[in-house]
Formats: sequence, structure tokens, C-alpha cells
Amino acid sequence: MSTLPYQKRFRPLPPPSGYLLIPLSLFSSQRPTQIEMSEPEVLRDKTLMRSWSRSRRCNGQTIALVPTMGFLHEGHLSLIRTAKSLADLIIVSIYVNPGQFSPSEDLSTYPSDFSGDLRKLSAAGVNVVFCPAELYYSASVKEFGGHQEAINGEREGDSCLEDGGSGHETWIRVERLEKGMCGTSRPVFFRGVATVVAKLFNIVEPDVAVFGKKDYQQWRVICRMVRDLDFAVKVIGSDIIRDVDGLAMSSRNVHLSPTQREKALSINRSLSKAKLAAEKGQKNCQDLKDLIKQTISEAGGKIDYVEGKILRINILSQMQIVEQQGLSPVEEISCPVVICVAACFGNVRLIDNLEID
Ligand SMILES: Nc1ncnc2c1ncn2[C@@H]1O[C@H](COP(=O)(O)OP(=O)(O)OP(=O)(O)O)[C@@H](O)[C@H]1O
Ligand SMILES: CC(C)(CO)[C@@H](O)C(=O)[O-]
Ligand code: BAL
Repeated sequence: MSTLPYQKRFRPLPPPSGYLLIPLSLFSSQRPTQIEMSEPEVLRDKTLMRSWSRSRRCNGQTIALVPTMGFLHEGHLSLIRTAKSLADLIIVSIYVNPGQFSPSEDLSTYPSDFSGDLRKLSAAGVNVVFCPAELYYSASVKEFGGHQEAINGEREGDSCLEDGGSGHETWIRVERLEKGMCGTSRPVFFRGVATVVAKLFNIVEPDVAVFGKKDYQQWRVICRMVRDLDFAVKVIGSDIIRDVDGLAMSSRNVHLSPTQREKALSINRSLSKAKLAAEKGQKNCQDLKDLIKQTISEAGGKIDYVEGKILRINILSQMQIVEQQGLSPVEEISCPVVICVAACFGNVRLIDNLEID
């Protein structure tokens, strides 16, 4: 994995050939033959991407978009499987969006492995990989020295996109749903996500878009944006995929040391315990949150529960029990809820959740 800033690592690759020459002489005495591999087309240009989609839609084919930030894992591949059950053609976008990171966050260390991603996407039978080098106009990405440095002089509301001049200045805000939970600790996150997803929808013009419920609040924010702004895109939420030990798969897991990873298992353990307690009749959300805190503390994670207040440097963990549609906090479980947890292990911020229907 490279340690260069993300935007500097992301170099165009030559377009894939679409064919793999396999010398059959390896198996017999016959001449080499061509076996067709369904390698995806790699598109980096917005206009080409839009024309590709439009021409397929004119032919009556339906298109599903799976937006990602790359460094793909089984969680992403599950979204692709869901997408394939819903549309004729699958487009996966890979773009690490600077607009959703604030300077205190981990844009510069976000993991990437483009050739590995391409191999996985070929095997998954994706039609197009849309990987623009940049999606914003005249925007340059600010360079920051990393997590620690940025925590000090950051103004709330700054993103890693340079503003001013002729740079990008149009943002979509889903005003209520973006507040709370991840919106509390990542102040520019949801406006950056909503804006870049709207841009992707405008460029790709998909019929369907698939998002993971691992990022539960993000999924709900996008559903609301699509409804409120009348996008002609059906948004699907796909279930969380976990590693065998229960840790929700996440690109950032690669940054966990073995010890941190062991501690991070307490997130899923605490959620399962809380769900079991709720199913056995414990309806009081404060008691359930205490149970979660206790489980994570016992695993060695220091808890600093924050509700509605930004204590950036001290945030180690936050959690909330909210109703599933509108994400309003509940005190007693009397409707379908989702328990959302965010926890930091070292510099790695992980999120997870469990629905109780
Ligand atoms: N374990 C998972 N199960 C289901 N969906 C997932 C999972 N991990 C990621 N996704 C979904 O994949 C899409 C792209 O996510 P992204 O590329 O940011 O990966 P990630 O693993 O969530 O990375 P990060 O470490 O930044 O959280 C999002 O819709 C996200 O919810
Ligand atoms: C939806 C998304 C691709 C927007 O950048 C990103 O937030 C993600 O990968 O979850
Ligand atoms: N999957 C969410 C992307 C982010 O954390 O920036």
C-alpha cells in the first residue's frame, strides 16, 4: 500500500485489453487461443461516462451504479451482487471525494489499490469502472500533514477542497438527517457525500444505485436527497457484510494493528448483546447504551460518549439509538430502531450498527 497522498497515487492505467491470452500448450499441444474475459471498461472522463450510459439506456438496458472509494473488499462485492440482481449493466465508481473529508480527517492516508480493485471488478463481471481523476471544477485539494496536525488549527466547516476563486461552491445539504451521529464528529461529511453522489447521478444517470447499510446514516441521507430533489434513481440499501470474527468489513480496517483489531471486535459484540437484551424485553435505551459502553470498556477501549457536542480530540466512541427512517433518538424501543456506534481505535474511526425491527 502506498503512503503517498491519495490524489498523487491515483495514476491512470492503460486501458485493459479485454482478452487474456492463455497458451493452451500449457494443457495440450494445441495453439494458444483467446478466452474472453468480461473485463470492465475503464472510463475516466465525465462526458464519455455519460455518453456510455445514455447509449445503453437508449437500447433499453438498465444501469445500476455502485459508488465506492476503492480498496475494495467483500462488502463492496456484495453491493455489486445486489446491483446485478436489479439491472442489466453495472457501473462501479471509484473516487475518494475530498469534499467529504475535513482537514482533521484521513484523506491523505485513505488506502488504495487500483490494480487489485480492477482484478476484483473483472471477476465480479462489472461493465464499467468510472474512476475520474477529479470531479470538481478548478478545485485543488489542500495538502495536510495527516490526522494529528489537522486537529489543531481547523475551522469547523472546512473541507479538503480548496474553496474560493472559481472553485466548487455548490453544496447539497440534507439539513436534519445530516445532523447527529457521524454528522457530529464529521462536520462536512454529509454535505460532501450528498453533493458528490448527486454529481455521480448526473454523470452516470443510473436507474438504480446501491449503498451499504454499514454507512446507515449516509444511506438514509441519500434516500432523502433523492426523494426531495426528485432524482429518477431508485436507491437500495444492502446488508452489512462482516468478517468471520464479526468485524464489519471496511477499507479502513487495513490500518488496524492486530491488537486494535482485537479490541474493535467489541463493537459488534456490544451491538449483539444490546440486541439480545432488547429482544428479551429491555426497552430502555439508556440501559442498552450503558451495556454497549461497558462491553467496549471491558475490551480496553476508553469511552467518551458525546451527544450533540463536538469534543473532537477526545472522541473515542459515540453511539445512538434512533428510529430507522428519520434517525431521531428514542428513549424507549417502541418502533423499528437502529443502534449506531462509531469508535476510534488509534487513529482509525470505525462505524457499525444493528437494526432492531
Ligand atoms: N461491510 C460492508 N457491508 C456492506 N456495505 C459496505 C460495507 N463496507 C462498505 N460498504 C458500502 O460500500 C460503499 C462504498 O464504501 P467505501 O468505499 O467508503 O468503503 P468502506 O469500507 O465503507 O470504507 P471506509 O473504511 O471508508 O468506511 C458504501 O455504500 C458503503 O456503505
Ligand atoms: C458514497 C461515497 C462513495 C461518496 O463518496 C462514499 O461516502 C462511500 O464510499 O461510502
Ligand atoms: N464509507 C464512508 C466514506 C468515508 O468514511 O468517508
